[in-house]
Amino acid sequence: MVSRLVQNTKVMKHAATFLLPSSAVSATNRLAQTYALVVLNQQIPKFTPLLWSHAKLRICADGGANRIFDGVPKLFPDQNQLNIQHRYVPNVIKGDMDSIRPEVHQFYAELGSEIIDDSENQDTNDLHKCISFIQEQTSAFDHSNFCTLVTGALGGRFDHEAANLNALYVFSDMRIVLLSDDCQIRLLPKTHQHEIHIQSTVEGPHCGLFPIGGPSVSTTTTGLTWDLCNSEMKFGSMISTSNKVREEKVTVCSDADLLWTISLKTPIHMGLTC
Ligand SMILES: Nc1ncnc2c1ncn2[C@@H]1O[C@H](COP(=O)(O)OP(=O)(O)OP(=O)(O)O)[C@@H](O)[C@H]1O
Ligand SMILES: Cc1ncc(C[n+]2csc(CCO)c2C)c(N)n1
Repeated sequence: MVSRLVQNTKVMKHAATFLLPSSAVSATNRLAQTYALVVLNQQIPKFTPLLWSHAKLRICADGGANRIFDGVPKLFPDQNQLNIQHRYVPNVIKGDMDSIRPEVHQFYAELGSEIIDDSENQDTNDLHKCISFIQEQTSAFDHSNFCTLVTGALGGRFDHEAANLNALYVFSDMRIVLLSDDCQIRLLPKTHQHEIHIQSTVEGPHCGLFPIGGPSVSTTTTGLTWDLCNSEMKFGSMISTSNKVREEKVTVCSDADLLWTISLKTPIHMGLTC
C-alpha cells in the first residue's frame, strides 16, 4: 500500500529560500519563488523587511496594519521614523476593521493602500479573508511556485492560533507558510510526497511533524534524527516533536495531511535592510 503510494504520488518540494539574505539568492532563484505577504496583528518578526522587499503583494489583516506602522520603524531605530513609514505601505488592508487605529487607516488610505472592509462577515477571521483575496487575485497563476507567507500567526490568544492553523487546511491547495521569530509551519498534503530542502543558515535543527486534522496510520521520513518508518501518529498517542533535522534534505510520505514545523535561527544572517 505504502510502496504503491510511493510510486504513484507526485513530489512537492519545499525550501525557505525567502529567509535567505538577498546576497545568497540569485536573481533567477528569487524570481522562481513568487510570494504574497500577509501581516497579522501580532509582533512582526525581525526579518519582516526582508520578506516585504521581495513580496509581490503585501496585505495587512486589519490590525496587522498597526504592526507595520509601529513595528517596522522600531527595527530601524537610527533612521527617520516617518520616512520608514512612507516606505512600508501595504497594497491592501483587509478585515473586519475593528482593530486598525483611525490614524493608521487614514495614513495608509492617503498613501494609496486599497482598504477592504469585510465587517459584515463574522464567520471567518481576517487571515481567512486575506487568503481568499489572494486566491481570487492569483487564480490564473501557476500555484506550484506561488506561496503565501504569513507573519504573526503564533503567540497570544490560542483561538487565533487555532484559526490560523485551520487556514492551512481550509486552503490546502495553496502553499501557505506561517511565520514567527521562532519558527515556521506549513501543511504537507497527503496528496504528495514531500522533499524539504533545509536552509541550515536560517532554520533548524529543531522540528516537528504531526497530523492535527485526523490520525496518520503510516508516515515514513528520511533525514531526521528520529525518523519515522511506517509509523502511526495521532493526538492522544505518538506525535513527532523535539525532533531534529540530520540532513540537508528531509523527505516525508504519509497517508494523512501533516503539519511540518521547524525552528528559525536568530536573524543575524537575514539581511535586515530597508
Ligand atoms: N494573539 C494572536 N495570535 C495569533 N494570531 C493573531 C492574534 N491576534 C490576531 N491574530 C491574527 O491577526 C488577524 C487580525 O487581528 P485582529 O486583532 O485585527 O483580528 P480581530 O478581528 O480583532 O479578531 P477577533 O475579533 O477574533 O479578536 C486575526 O484574524 C488573526 O489571524
Ligand atoms: C460557530 C461560530 N463560532 C464563532 C463565530 C464568531 N467568529 C468567527 S470568525 C469571526 C470574525 C473574527 O474577526 C467571528 C466573530 C462564528 N461566526 N461561528
